[in-house]
Amino acid sequence: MKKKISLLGATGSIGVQTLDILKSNPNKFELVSFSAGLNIDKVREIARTFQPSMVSVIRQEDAKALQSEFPSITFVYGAEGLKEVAARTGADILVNAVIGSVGLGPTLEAIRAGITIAIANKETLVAAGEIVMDEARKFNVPLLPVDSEHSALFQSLNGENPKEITKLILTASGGSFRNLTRDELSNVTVEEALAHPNWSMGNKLTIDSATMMNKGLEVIEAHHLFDIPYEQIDVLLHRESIIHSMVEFQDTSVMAQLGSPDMRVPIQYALTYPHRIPMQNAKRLRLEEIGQLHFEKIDFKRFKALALAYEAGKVGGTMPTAMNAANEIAVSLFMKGHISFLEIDEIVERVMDEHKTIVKPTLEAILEVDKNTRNTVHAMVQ
Ligand SMILES: NC(=O)C1=CN([C@@H]2O[C@H](COP(=O)(O)OP(=O)(O)OC[C@H]3O[C@@H](n4cnc5c(N)ncnc54)[C@H](OP(=O)(O)O)[C@@H]3O)[C@@H](O)[C@H]2O)C=CC1
Ligand SMILES: CC(=O)[C@@H](O)[C@H](O)COP(=O)(O)O
Ligand SMILES: [Mn+2]
Repeated sequence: MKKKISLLGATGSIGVQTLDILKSNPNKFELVSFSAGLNIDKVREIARTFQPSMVSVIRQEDAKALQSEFPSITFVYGAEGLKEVAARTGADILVNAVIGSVGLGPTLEAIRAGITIAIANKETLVAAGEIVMDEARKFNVPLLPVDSEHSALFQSLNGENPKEITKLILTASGGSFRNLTRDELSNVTVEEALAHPNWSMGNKLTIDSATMMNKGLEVIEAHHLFDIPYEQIDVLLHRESIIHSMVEFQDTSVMAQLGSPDMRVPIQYALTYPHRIPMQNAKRLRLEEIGQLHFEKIDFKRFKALALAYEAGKVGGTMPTAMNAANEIAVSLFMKGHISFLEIDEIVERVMDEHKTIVKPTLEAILEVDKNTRNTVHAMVQ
């Protein structure tokens, strides 16, 4: 039986690599539906290749135009379109590879429809981790990590007793500016920030990696996925991105998952779990060619965004929601040239200082905080 896959964010970095896996394994997977944003040429190409039953795009006018070109496919749009694709196309697995907290609504819809989630979209877990995990437990739906660090933790925890964990250790590359001091960051450009040393990823994530907010989001993601207190989650600077993360146990043993940096590996593992299948055109890890691996303690003053994320996670409630929304808007303003690189952290810190946390928020409260924070940041920068 082929697994039926629904894919949110098909035109993005994770989306394209997911499609690559599906194309390489036509007897194992079938793409039943997908979503995209504004890249309509790519939507046409994917629709032609995979012939899904439903496609969602952001704009109504794009859905209308595509509908006349592809009469056998149903085109939907906007926030409702994402939910339709995620939960109402008979998928076995939803790969959520959309960027930002826009992924929250469709994730909850899919969980309530009993669909297994392969989650790349970390902002959803940061914005509403408790609600998402509570719903997943209630509907007995697995959330399989796609993020490389969380896949590594998941693989390192295989067969282990979670009660025997003493630490999760997330590795961090340090991003594009890891060789610069904080003072040297004042005039860095968008182009420089987008040059990640190890991974080719979407723009927002590459900027998050440069501020190290990405690792902060990942600490919160790990807290929710593995139900581990923040005090037991560490970050270690590891320039090579070969060890994707580690788990330390009470007997002092450390389990790690290693591999050449290639996101298709964790994506495919989530799709085939608990099995492993061959990976086409992948570079096998040859440690003798690498020679040395490096590890350094994190300087939280240098990587301030990571300190802010730990703080937001520990406060909990709507604080991570506000932090995430502030970061999403600040990163987009940096990419448009409206603010400097260092202002990203400054904006996030200001939003957190001013945020009045709701301790046990409803979904509606989270959506309200998300929306209001975005407006606040836009107003701050005008
Ligand atoms: N890239 C990577 O290697 C990794 C990514 N992740 C996580 O996976 C997620 C996706 O990242 P990545 O693939 O890099 O991102 P990209 O920016 O490359 O892709 C984002 C996707 O989301 C779509 N999209 C953007 N905005 C909206 C919106 N408002 N409504 C609907 N669709 C939208 C885009 O559509 P379009 O382009 O058509 O406009 C695109 O398909 C993120 O949460 C990221 O943190 C985690 C680990 C690794
Ligand atoms: C590939 C992946 O999972 C990214 O989220 C990665 O974590 C980025 O690397 P750094 O954030 O460590 O630079
Ligand atoms: Mn990651």
